[in-house]
Amino acid sequence: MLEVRDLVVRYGTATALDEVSLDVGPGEMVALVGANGAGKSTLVNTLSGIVRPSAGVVRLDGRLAQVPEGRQLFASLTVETNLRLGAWGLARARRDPARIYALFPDLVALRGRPAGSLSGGQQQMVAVGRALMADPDLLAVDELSLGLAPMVVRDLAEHLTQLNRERGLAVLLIEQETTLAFSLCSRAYVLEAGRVVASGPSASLREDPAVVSAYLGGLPG
Ligand SMILES: Nc1ncnc2c1ncn2[C@@H]1O[C@H](COP(=O)(O)OP(=O)(O)OP(=O)(O)O)[C@@H](O)[C@H]1O
Repeated sequence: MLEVRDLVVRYGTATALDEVSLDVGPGEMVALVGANGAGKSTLVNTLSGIVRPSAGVVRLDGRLAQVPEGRQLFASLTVETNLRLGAWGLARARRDPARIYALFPDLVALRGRPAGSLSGGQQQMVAVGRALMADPDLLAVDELSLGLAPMVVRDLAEHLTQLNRERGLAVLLIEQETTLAFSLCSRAYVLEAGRVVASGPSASLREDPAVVSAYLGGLPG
């Protein structure tokens, strides 16, 4: 579904991604973990075409939608308008957000509210809903958990797992919360200073001493 080969991204003289390769298969949930500045957002932004690589190849078979870091909602526009913007350019019949309200019933009562007036968790729900409006085959979620209470994160994570299980949605989860990423995704890549330093089944990475000491607070997950 997604094949990234030897991707190199430079900002001026700084190298943000250095020959990064990764794959996401159809219906797979894959995590990309790493500390601040490791290059995670650069990778997602390259997939969606916001950032241009200096070298390497991105092959995507299907439609990609992105939940950007920090949600990037239009704060003064309503929840409903934000959702509709996710289907911008699609056929009229696909622009009805009813399917998103079915998935996130909490949003029904909020549909007329400016997105900027919602809580962080509600805003993240809108951001996920807006991305789903594009009917993606692959959803790239940049920092699902950022700034949210654990209970809210669990709820959002459950929605993603359900979409994956029931509709075969492939997910690339970009996360600093390594424990969360490993528990949701069967496979993961660890990015450090623009390079993939470890990858494989999450169950194996949880036992890898280097990963445990750097990303799991020294405790096996
Ligand atoms: N527009 C830019 N111009 C110059 N350097 C940039 C730009 N965007 C990112 N960088 C640099 O590229 C490197 C990777 O940044 P990136 O935002 O991809 O990391 P990240 O893993 O997503 O970090 P975070 O978790 O903090 O968002 C960092 O050193 C960052 O300072």
